[in-house]
Amino acid sequence: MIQAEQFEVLVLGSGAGGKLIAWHMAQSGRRTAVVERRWIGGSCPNIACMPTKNQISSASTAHVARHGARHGTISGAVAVDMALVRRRKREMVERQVAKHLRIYQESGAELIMGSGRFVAPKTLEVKLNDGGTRVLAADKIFLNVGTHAAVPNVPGLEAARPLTHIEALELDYVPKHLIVIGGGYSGLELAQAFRRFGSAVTVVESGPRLMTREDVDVSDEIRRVLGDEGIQILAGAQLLQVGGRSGDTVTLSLRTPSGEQQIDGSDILVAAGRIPNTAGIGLKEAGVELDGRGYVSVNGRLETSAPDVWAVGECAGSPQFTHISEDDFRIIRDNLAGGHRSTGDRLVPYCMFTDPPLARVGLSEGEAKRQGVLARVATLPMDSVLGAQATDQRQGFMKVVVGNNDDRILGFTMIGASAGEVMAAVQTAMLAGLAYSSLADADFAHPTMAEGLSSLFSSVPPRSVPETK
Ligand SMILES: Cc1cc2nc3c(=O)[nH]c(=O)nc-3n(C[C@H](O)[C@H](O)[C@H](O)COP(=O)(O)OP(=O)(O)OC[C@H]3O[C@@H](n4cnc5c(N)ncnc54)[C@H](O)[C@@H]3O)c2cc1C
Ligand SMILES: NC(=O)c1ccc[n+]([C@@H]2O[C@H](COP(=O)([O-])OP(=O)(O)OC[C@H]3O[C@@H](n4cnc5c(N)ncnc54)[C@H](O)[C@@H]3O)[C@@H](O)[C@H]2O)c1
Repeated sequence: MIQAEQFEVLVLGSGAGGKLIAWHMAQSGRRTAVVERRWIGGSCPNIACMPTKNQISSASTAHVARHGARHGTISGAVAVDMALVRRRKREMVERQVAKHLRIYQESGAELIMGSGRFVAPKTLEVKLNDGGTRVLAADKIFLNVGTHAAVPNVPGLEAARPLTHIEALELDYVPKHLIVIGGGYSGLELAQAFRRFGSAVTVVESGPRLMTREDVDVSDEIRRVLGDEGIQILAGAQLLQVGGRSGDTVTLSLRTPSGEQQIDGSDILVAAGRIPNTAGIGLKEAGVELDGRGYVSVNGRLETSAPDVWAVGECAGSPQFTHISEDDFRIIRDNLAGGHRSTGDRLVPYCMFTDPPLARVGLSEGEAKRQGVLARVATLPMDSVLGAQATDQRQGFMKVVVGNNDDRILGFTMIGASAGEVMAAVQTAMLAGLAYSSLADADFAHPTMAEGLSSLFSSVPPRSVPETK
């Protein structure tokens, strides 16, 4: 075997957490290398968060243009040129990649473009993208290899060559009828975007409802919003068979609560969850154990079963968001500096960028019930928020879960305009440990969406007294 080049820090995969670890370690004077097989900066800027939001904003422009007359702006017929949509997205991605390359250079971390595989504990063999092999060893190893889209094992589906988010973001045409498999975050964001570009869209969800992690009222409202835009939703639908080829014509056979049915379409997008990129990279040889679903087993400090090997982001089973992968970095950084941080101690906020968006932090009503937490719940329709009335963005609602034994805010959910930003205000209050009454009495600027928080928190019911026997 080739003599290993010795580093102090090696990062496999340049995702959100991994690149921050690399830059931090290199800036602290440690000899650091990052091995990345394709995406400089990882999924977020190349094929996930940022390009989807870029295309969602293009789709929103098409939507506004089409409905301009409602606002008093009369324009001609609206046409969408997907080649231009794609060009705008590609330019954004190019700017992100250039920025990443600049930071790599400034930090002193070496970026090695190639596929890495462990050949011994803390030793990686890298097949370089431009030919040749390097063997690298390090004192500390960080895994940040991410996940890829799962293609459900359904007869004919793989042969139909369905789109994943990666190909969907590269289309230069508007699909005539896009069938989206999966009613979760990726599926719904892209379903609405393509509907607004001009596709007929059907969402096929195997679970009983969309966004099954959310409360039923939340799922129902999302379904109503998307349904009003003409998206067909088939929930509780079991995909039995697929015929044809995506990009041409496809036929899907489904078992739905109302019986078996066939749907014909032009393109298929799979958005049915993720599979960790942990197979075939020698983790066994490295002494790194996986859990039953193929994610790297880690403790709350993100330490793996192998000494001096950590895992961050999606491959470590962390909630699948960029800001969480980044927070994984902070936990490791602080613990290496003598801290005692754990992944169990953090709030996990998220925002699905449909229009209106869905944002949540902390417990939902259902989660509180399932965990046996005695809680009070208040709900406020967006229709009664003056900012929403003024701008006629009246869909959705806010919902808060407050502890019954104390006045702590346990969770907040919102579907509505600026939901992500309003959630951040509640999240800040939760981080500060404020009682809900502080927000009820807060004087929010009028007419912002956040102004609704005072009405929402003012309607939290009084504590209930547990029945005595
Ligand atoms: C369509 C879509 C939209 C999303 N939108 C959002 C959003 O709006 N907000 C949000 O917070 N999250 C969003 N997410 C989730 C978010 O993209 C991820 O959680 C985030 O990018 C963190 O990923 P990560 O750090 O785990 O790894 P990644 O960023 O996926 O990085 C892993 C890297 O490892 C590389 N790699 C894998 N194996 C090897 C190997 N053997 N050798 C070398 N390199 C390797 C891969 O090429 C990749 O670049 C979205 C996801 C998808 C799919
Ligand atoms: N705005 C954001 O933050 C954002 C956007 C996109 C993705 N993400 C992250 O990426 C992750 C992956 O996204 P995703 O949408 O692929 O996964 P997901 O887990 O959010 O949703 C997948 C959906 O597909 C359904 N499904 C699974 N198999 C199916 C089948 N055979 N037929 C029909 N439906 C099926 C599941 O029931 C589920 O509802 C998300 O969980 C999220 O953490 C975040």
